[in-house]
Amino acid sequence: MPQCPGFARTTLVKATAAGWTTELRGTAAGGMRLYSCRHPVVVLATMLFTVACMSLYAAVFSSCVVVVGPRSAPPRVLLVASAPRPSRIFSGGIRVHNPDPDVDSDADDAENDIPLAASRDFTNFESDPASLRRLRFSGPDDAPAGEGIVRIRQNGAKQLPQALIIGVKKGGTRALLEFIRIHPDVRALGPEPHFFDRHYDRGLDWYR
Ligand SMILES: Nc1ncnc2c1ncn2[C@@H]1O[C@H](COP(=O)(O)OS(=O)(=O)O)[C@@H](OP(=O)(O)O)[C@H]1O
Repeated sequence: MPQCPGFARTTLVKATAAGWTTELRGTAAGGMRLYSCRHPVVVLATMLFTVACMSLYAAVFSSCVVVVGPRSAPPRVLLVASAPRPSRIFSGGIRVHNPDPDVDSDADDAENDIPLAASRDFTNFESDPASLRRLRFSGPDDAPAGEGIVRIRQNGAKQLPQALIIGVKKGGTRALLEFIRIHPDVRALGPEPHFFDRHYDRGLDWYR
């Protein structure tokens, strides 16, 4: 296997004490030849690339990610909290209330109501009375144990959530959701929809 150009007579960097070495193997530009590079810079770049890949993997598959953004803007990552170990992805949707009365009026069609869990009052938080008037209680059919269910009217158009909480089992996603839910302008699902891990085939129309 040929050495990388310019690195043929460079010092090898080996972590032999740990019983491993780091190599970068890739295709040359325009060709299919493999190179074995052990230049310190290449080794460092390889390690950084590996860490970046692992971080990306963790962010996607084994962490709790909150993505929040206004409706008109693409989602932004606000918080990434790693969890103990990857096991199960929990996904929950949060709809951020639009205070514009022209967009979200009380004349909404009841067919567009979505089930939502009642906010837990962790801190004696006094919700905005105007927001509370928007709530209409219904039965505790598919609510988690101990939670009341409210239905909050949506405007006519089905919407995707503006924020997602994704995390592994026992990653603390429920606690995070409950704290975010305290805000009167946040509408959050009660039961976990499991769209991405169980119901993805049903499509976005089901998810909305
Ligand atoms: N802030 C904070 N710090 C440390 N630990 C916390 C925190 N918030 C929640 N928790 C613990 O997270 C566990 C619940 O995680 P989840 O909500 O993801 O559970 S679940 O997988 O959806 O059932 C659950 O752990 P267990 O009590 O061991 O079950 C919670 O106690």
